[in-house]
Amino acid sequence: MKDMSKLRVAVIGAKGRIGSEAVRAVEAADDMELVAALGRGDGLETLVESGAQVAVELTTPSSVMDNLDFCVRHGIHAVVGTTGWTDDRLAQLRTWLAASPETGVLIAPNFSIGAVLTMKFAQIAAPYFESVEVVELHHPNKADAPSGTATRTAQLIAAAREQAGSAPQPDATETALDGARGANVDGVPVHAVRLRGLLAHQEVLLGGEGETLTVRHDSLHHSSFMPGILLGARRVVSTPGLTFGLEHFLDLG
Ligand SMILES: NC(=O)C1=CN([C@@H]2O[C@H](COP(=O)(O)OP(=O)(O)OC[C@H]3O[C@@H](n4cnc5c(N)ncnc54)[C@H](OP(=O)(O)O)[C@@H]3O)[C@@H](O)[C@H]2O)C=CC1
Ligand SMILES: O=C(O)C1=N[C@H](C(=O)O)C[C@H](O)C1
Repeated sequence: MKDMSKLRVAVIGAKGRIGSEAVRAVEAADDMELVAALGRGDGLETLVESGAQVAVELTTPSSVMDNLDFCVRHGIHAVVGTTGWTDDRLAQLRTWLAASPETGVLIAPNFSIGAVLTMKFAQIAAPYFESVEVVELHHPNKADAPSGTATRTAQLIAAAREQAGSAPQPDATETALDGARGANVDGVPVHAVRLRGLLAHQEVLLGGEGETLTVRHDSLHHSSFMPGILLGARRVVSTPGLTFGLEHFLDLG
């Protein structure tokens, strides 16, 4: 029998690397009840039948939109860690949410506090340096590159520099092998390393006349993402609409 005093949480992608950790974290949380744990092929109707209030979505970019379409249509709030967010996808999600105005969705490019702070520090520092590049390093089983975190970090850096009226970055490169200068995200080079032994790491390298600053974050275990997921589940139920970035639930702006 369900304990109605607890937040009823489902995990979609429950057998994956982060999904399986999220299942354990929800089960261990005193104020939550895990009411469903869905893997590939499991019917989404289970979310409704189980009375889930929040779905934690940790699957793949090819699955996430269908899952969110279902959740929003059924008034189930969602906490999303899955990557692959484009402007088109966000616009589609906003349209769905407009038709279900009491439902909340949090998309967090990264749930770890250190990664959120890395993005914030990079945003603050970026206008003070001529050059900024992002290097993300991940386990070799990761499907997407660059990471959602690195993409978001580069977008925030670019926006901060544009707002400050920063000049374009100096770069005299005339010839380069494909990929040698990384991916160009809003004018910020982003480099992706895939290496056995790593989990999720990021460096923001900033350079000015005679000095450099490096902001580095390391997630050493999937447990680093769990406090953010639990916080997201607690807050999303009273935050209708789309929230992009865990920083908004940490009052970091
Ligand atoms: N925001 C954050 O802080 C973090 C985000 N991530 C992101 O989370 C996502 C998952 O990462 P990770 O756990 O490493 O990947 P995995 O491949 O280990 O896990 C994904 C899981 O989702 C399952 N799945 C796929 N489609 C569906 C579906 N329609 N319904 C139910 N389950 C489904 C997969 O099943 P099958 O194996 O059968 O394909 C797999 O078990 C990635 O986008 C990753 O970048 C990861 C860590 C932190
Ligand atoms: O796939 C991963 O592992 C991770 N994915 C997210 C991303 O792409 O930013 C978050 C974290 O880097 C781990």
